[in-house]
Amino acid sequence: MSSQILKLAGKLGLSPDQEKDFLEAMQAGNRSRSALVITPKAPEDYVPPVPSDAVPRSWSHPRVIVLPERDAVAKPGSLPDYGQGFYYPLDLSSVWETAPLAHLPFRPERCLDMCASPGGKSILAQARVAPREHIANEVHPRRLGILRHNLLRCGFLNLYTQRLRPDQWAEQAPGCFDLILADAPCSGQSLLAKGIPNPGCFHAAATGGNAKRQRGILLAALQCLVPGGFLLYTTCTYAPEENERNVLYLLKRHPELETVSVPELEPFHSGLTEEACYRLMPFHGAGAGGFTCLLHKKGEKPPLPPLADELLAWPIHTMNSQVS
Ligand SMILES: C[S@@+](CC[C@H](N)C(=O)[O-])C[C@H]1O[C@@H](n2cnc3c(N)ncnc32)[C@H](O)[C@@H]1O
Repeated sequence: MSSQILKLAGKLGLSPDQEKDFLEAMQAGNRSRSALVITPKAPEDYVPPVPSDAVPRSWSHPRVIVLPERDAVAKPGSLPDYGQGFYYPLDLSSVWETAPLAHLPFRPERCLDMCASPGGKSILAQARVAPREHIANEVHPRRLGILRHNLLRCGFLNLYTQRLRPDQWAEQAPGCFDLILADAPCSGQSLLAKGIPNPGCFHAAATGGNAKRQRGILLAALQCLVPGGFLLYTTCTYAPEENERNVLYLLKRHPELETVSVPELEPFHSGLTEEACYRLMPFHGAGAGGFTCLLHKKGEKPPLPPLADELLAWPIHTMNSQVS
């Protein structure tokens, strides 16, 4: 066990037993947990041809099917129904991370997924709150292609994609969104709990560099958010500087922000702050882990300003309807 993991474990606000469980999980490297989101392409009452685990999870969603723990047999990504786009497979952590969306007091008029590829959070947002207009943005050209392919395959034809940097969004669409998803690039420490090597992910240069980039993304996202709107901040890493500390940084700088409590996530409340910040750890049995916090920009929501036409230039429905 590396000394860096041991050092990190001591910084996460865990009890001694949890710390032991965390270290065990990191060593085992087998804590991914698959889930499927049933898509609009699926026939009515569709049941995927995989075993499912019916344990109730108050933070999940009826359109999500959870696979049994460490199921080595079901390979949902290799079945014909996957090609048909009837479901989108992802780690259960992503489902958990989007649970706060159940507490939005309105159906979003317009959603921006700032860091969208390969598409899991956008697909979950569609299932959970069905924003009327929804732009899935990805800065990386190759990843943008993957995102568009996934959205098309799964039948999310009502979405648009874009490839602007967060600062370009802030300049071109201030106050234009009432829901923003910032599933930010991070040091990805939870990959280790899945058994995927991620050299350097505990190094201060990696966590510090990511924290800085995340703050840039979050500050730009805030400029795009209308008063009364919501920003969901999520990562798949454990480092406090990329999670709670970024939230506290925003709250200090932006008194118009508040965190939103999510009662069904209380068992996951971060031990590092009183704010409504939640941590999924690899010993919780719901995937490799992650962080989630829903921020509300206080104020009465005015009508959203119109978006420039060029921001809506890439609707999914204009792509060829056949994707192999
Ligand atoms: C954690 S992944 C997003 C996963 C996606 N939300 C999902 O659920 O499938 C982060 C994404 O942010 C993109 N990214 C990298 N640097 C960025 C930046 N400076 N601003 C915005 N997005 C960035 C990456 O290319 C990557 O696709």
